[in-house]
Amino acid sequence: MSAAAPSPAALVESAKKAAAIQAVDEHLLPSHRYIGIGSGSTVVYVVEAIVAKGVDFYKNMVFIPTGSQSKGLIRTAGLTLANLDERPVVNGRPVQLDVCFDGADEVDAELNLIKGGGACLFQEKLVAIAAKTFVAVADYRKQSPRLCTTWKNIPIEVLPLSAPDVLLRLQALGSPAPAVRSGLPSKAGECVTDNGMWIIDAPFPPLLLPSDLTPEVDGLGKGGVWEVSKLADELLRTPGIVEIGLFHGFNGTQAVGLGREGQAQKPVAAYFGTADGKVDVQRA
Ligand SMILES: O=C[C@H](O)[C@H](O)[C@H](O)COP(=O)(O)O
Repeated sequence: MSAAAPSPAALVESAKKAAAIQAVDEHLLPSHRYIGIGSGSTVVYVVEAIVAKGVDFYKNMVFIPTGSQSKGLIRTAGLTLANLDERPVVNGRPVQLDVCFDGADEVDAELNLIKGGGACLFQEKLVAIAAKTFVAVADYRKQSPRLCTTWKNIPIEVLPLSAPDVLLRLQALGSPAPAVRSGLPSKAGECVTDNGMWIIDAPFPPLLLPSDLTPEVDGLGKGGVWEVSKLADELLRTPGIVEIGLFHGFNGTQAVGLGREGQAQKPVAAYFGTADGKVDVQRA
């Protein structure tokens, strides 16, 4: 009798694990000192892959969390933990992290990301931009030509008392049915983030890239059709919005050329575990 085929859920888990192992192998060097650890189910395998390298490999490394789940992961694994604001300051600036690994809900053709499906995005963005190299780790379900194709909503972190007005503003920007995320089934009432905020999930039609724009299609929100960075800028201009789950713009390597170190939200590469056990790497 032949062995039963793995379930779809098991295939997804092994895809995440394979992606994590390869991402860590290719981006974590023994000389690295400060490492960002993101949130979600895929970074669990990132931490596993780091631990598997052995204590001699990671004993001098300090791991920076992106929220309470991430903090727990680092602690439970026996890795050295420090908060983002505890990095040493050298020549007047906090040291950059060497690398940050994080998951994603959707990744487009230019490595823009949607994040926040698990209500973590604000600290994730702070840790990602503090890193010289940001690496996304995911499974095959997350790769899309354009954001909001498979993952239809943009998670937006808001000050709770601003929620009614932010919802109205989102509708005016073309989001058909934005909604405050519920904490159910595990928590009655709204989902509260690690920062004491709420999440609004705002659906939008697929987000365009600059190369999609034409004189007729300007990506400025007509009919709710936006280009990624134009929508991100507009959202961040809305009082009450604390941070958005769009990670866009440029990556760490490009940031150096632009003189904008410490502001890069895009990964240099996304690792997607595939259903047949391989890893597809999308590089900038
Ligand atoms: O809010 C959660 C974070 O942005 C996660 O990194 C993202 O949702 C991906 O999570 P997972 O690895 O569980 O798919």
